[in-house]
Amino acid sequence: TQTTRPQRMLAAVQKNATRGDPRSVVKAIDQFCRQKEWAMNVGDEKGCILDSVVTEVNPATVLELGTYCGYSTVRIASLLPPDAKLITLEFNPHNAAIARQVIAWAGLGDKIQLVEGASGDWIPKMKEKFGIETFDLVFLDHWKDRYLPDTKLMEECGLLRKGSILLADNVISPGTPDYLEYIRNSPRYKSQYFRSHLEYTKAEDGLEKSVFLG
Ligand SMILES: CCNc1ncnc2c1ncn2[C@@H]1O[C@H](/C=C/CNC(=O)c2cc(-c3ccc(F)cc3)cc(O)c2O)[C@@H](O)[C@H]1O
Ligand SMILES: [Mg+2]
Repeated sequence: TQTTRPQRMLAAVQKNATRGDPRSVVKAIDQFCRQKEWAMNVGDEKGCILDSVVTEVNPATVLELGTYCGYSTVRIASLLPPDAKLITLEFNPHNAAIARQVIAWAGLGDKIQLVEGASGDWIPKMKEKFGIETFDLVFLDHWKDRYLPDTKLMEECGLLRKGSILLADNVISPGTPDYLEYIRNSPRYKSQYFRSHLEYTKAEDGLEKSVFLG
């Protein structure tokens, strides 16, 4: 029977990466996507920008919207301080199942909480279910038309504090026009565009980093 792309990506991790070595998992996925099949991971070029933001923020609490196969989840978690917590939301059960195995292979299960469900349902429950007050860093990489509504929802739920950082993938390709318009014109955010390329291609894409001003 036909395998899925996430299944083939996981097989590449299990074949080429070292158990317990997150960077080898990241490398194995990037190699798979460059040599075998393109997939919508943030990738190695934008991944370096992601790494620098994570290192600079040094967050105690991180929320990721859209786990997919766990590439950016592993990439972020590998840079977190010891007691930090990363919560990642994924509503496709098949993708969640693959991501759990990628995260396990990287040995990062104790830093990452993968929640199977939709961001709209779970953002309002973050405080009661996970004892989260506010997030220091949010990585947005799910459906592009959900970045804006979910950002407004996080504001309404009081999950952002003065200094919280939002980092959004794909603001050029596929693009998130309504989110960019909002975040760049809102007096409550200070934004910065990091120009890069769409993962594994020469097309333009970039990350938008926004600081919530409270
Ligand atoms: C309903 C909204 N809430 C959600 N809550 C939880 N998980 C969600 C949600 N949305 C989507 N997801 C999950 O996130 C993932 C979706 C990511 C969407 N990403 C993209 O479409 C994307 C697409 C491209 C792209 C760019 C150029 C192309 F020509 C083709 C594709 C590049 C990227 O980097 C991308 O991130 C899936 O695993 C999906 O199940
Ligand atoms: Mg993306």
